[in-house]
Amino acid sequence: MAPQKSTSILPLAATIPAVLLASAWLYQRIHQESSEASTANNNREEPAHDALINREIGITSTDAVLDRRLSSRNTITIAYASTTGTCASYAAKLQTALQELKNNYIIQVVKVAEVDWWDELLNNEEDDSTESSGKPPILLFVLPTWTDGALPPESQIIIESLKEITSDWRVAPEPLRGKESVRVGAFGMGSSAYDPETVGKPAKQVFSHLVKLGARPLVTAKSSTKKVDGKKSKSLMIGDSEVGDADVVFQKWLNGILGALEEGENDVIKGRKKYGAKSKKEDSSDCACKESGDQAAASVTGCCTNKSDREESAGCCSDTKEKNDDYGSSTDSLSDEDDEDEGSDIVDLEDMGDIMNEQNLQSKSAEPKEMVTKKQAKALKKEGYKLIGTHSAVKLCRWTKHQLRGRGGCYKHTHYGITSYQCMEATPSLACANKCVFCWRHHKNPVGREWRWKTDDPKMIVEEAVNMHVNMIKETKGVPGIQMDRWEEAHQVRHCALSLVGEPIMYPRINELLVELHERKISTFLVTNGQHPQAINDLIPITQLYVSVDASTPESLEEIDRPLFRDAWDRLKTSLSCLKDKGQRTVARLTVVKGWNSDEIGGYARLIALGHCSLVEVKGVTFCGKSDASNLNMTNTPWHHEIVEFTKKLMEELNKIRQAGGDDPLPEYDLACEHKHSCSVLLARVDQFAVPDPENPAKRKWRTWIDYDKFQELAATHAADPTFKFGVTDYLADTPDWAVFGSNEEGFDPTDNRHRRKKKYPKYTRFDASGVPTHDTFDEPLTEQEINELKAMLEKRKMQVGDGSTVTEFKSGEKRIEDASLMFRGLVVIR
Ligand SMILES: Cc1cc2nc3c(=O)[nH]c(=O)nc-3n(C[C@H](O)[C@H](O)[C@H](O)COP(=O)(O)O)c2cc1C
Ligand code: SF4
Repeated sequence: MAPQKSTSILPLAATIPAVLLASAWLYQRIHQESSEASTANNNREEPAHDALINREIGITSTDAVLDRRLSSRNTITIAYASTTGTCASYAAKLQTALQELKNNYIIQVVKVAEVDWWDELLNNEEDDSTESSGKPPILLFVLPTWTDGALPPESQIIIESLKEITSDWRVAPEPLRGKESVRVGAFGMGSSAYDPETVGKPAKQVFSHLVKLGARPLVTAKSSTKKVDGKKSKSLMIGDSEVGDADVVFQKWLNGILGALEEGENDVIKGRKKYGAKSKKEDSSDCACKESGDQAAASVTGCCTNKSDREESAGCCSDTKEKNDDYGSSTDSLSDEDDEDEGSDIVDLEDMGDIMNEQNLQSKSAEPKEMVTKKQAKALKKEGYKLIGTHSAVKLCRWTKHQLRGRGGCYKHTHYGITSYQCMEATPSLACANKCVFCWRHHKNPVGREWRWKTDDPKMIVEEAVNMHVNMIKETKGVPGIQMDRWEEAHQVRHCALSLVGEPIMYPRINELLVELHERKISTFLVTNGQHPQAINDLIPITQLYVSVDASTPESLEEIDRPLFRDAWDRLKTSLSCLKDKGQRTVARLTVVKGWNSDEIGGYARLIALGHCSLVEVKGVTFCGKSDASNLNMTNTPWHHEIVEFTKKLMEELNKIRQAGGDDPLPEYDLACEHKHSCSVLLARVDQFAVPDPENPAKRKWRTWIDYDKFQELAATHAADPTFKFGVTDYLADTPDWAVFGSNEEGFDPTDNRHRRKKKYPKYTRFDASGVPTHDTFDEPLTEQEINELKAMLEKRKMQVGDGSTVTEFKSGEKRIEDASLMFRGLVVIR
């Protein structure tokens, strides 16, 4: 894992060009001179300010760099936020006190704004560089309270991340509990002079979210023996500068922390004496605490930490008495802390023991859980998904409507001859094993390495999917421009794209589902992210099998797909190699995100060569146009000519590999089709898809289209007799001239009406000095009411992110600019 970069606030003028190229996290991108000047000035002062604070308070790690994962054993991480230096100073005192303890913990200090909390808390596979056994990680927070009970704007990211993680239905319950049992403590600072209701609110929020996620309060009833003023210490304590008790409360809190660490040391020693020093492997396979019931020793020594087996760990190390003691001893009153969550996100710690008991009971019960809860289902339905059973969904693709209106089909129409208005987009698994930066359902679909949910019947899924899809078609009847002959035909689904969202191949009964589709004479295009090679091997013949290739190096795969599997790169390579033996049409699908994965073209060629894929689809990433909801910005969206250039270079690289020869030489690839409208170019294997043009034998004629009836015939024969084999060349059809690369039509079917875009217009063309739009796309002045509404949105955003501009750089190099005054400028209407 790459070390955390130290940048907290960058001089904007110096960083903007690099940011624009490199970041998929940019919220806003267009800057006017006035705002640039002022924000640059704001930001230039910050590093000096930070350095000053660090020097004055004596934080030894002036960079505040995360050297180790938060989840590394034997590691104490002090995470702090500070604007006027108070909390930074307490963080420094804490650091010194812990260092003086000399208890072999590695102590690191970091600003909360610099941590990618999603990654650090959830992607908590052990860092190769860290110990495989030892004391559980400790996370200590020192956090101030700022306006309205929030953290300073640049640090508010932690609250947002924790809220998202806690409420994200993709995240398994108590993710922090499984492996390392992270211990947590928090000291909050505030002043009741501002608002007594808000004092220490951020610290309380962070603490209670982490406990809800499975972290354990560090100070237990047992360890809280050090007393100040006759009161016990707790894991979470709050100082109030108005009352003037901050130093005393901090000291009390610190004593509790130190007491807990000493207690932990004793437990480790006790544990070692009792069970002898064990290797990690022995610990997990022969669980000492199971035999002895000594939960504390077990959790301290790292026993029961098999993350991939939550049930086992929950069942084994889930001593509720210890948990309840922990929570009982660590809570101040948290009842009124999270008004905006309407009580749904935050659970009082008093209730936490009960909840965890419930969760443990759930995870122990024989019946697997449903993937989608009622609440999540409601949220998904709101976004247009039609949910089927407990883990599947369909959604009407925009190209379906597009072609129903005679405005052209999608690139699959151009490249392979599907009828877009008879194509159903579906998934039998909303879950996947990635968290891709360009995922348009980002943060919503569940994650998991393997299937761990209730499994619905494939017949039911297909039947429901088709019914729901047809109902959605029916609803388009009133849409202006719908061609009624096409609308009638659209009631007959002929194609299914299993690529909506999630990982279809994870569904344990995927083959039965595919058979069901074939029996209905529906062609099958399935897209996998290449994390389940065995499932690829086991897959029955389908019309076209895709593996997404989002990166050409292990490092960029880590950054772009953010996979759950530690061996994701090897899994991808194995998956691609599996394609070689599939027999039917296979596709390597490259989604180009400018500035993220558009380099290293040779690496892509080497990956494609592993599978001798029949086709290579290169497509520019799509930007949905909503800057706040998407991880991507227009800057990351390549133009068609850039995709063409990329594909040509890729072809050159493939040809180099071919020319190098070898035992199993790579076949020749050539540019076959393009669909300009969706920025897509197709490379096809010449040996499989090209024949000499009968009219001009010196020229190639492409056959990338599919004879769907023939495919269904072949699939049915195979279903009746699995020894019957068929291959790519058995169900080819001629590619029409308009679909061929370089045609005048640019891949647009001439039977449809082309609505040409003259250019991409910004949604707003003029803005006032504060960043509020004043003129629309067509340079027409906005009404006063419209301007006022936009002004109110801007004010709201300012309340959230502050007045100035901050650039936060995450470990992966992603950067995020937050500047309320720029919120409308990245908006672009694509027509
Ligand atoms: C502009 C400003 C707003 C504040 N708002 C609050 C508040 O809403 N609630 C609160 O309890 N304390 C509030 N405080 C008090 C701070 O939490 C307190 O001064 C704290 O020690 C600041 O820590 P820091 O200097 O490390 O950032 C505010 C302080 C300032 C300067
Ligand atoms: S694999 Fe697909 S569903 Fe999963 S995160 Fe990536 S884009 Fe989203």
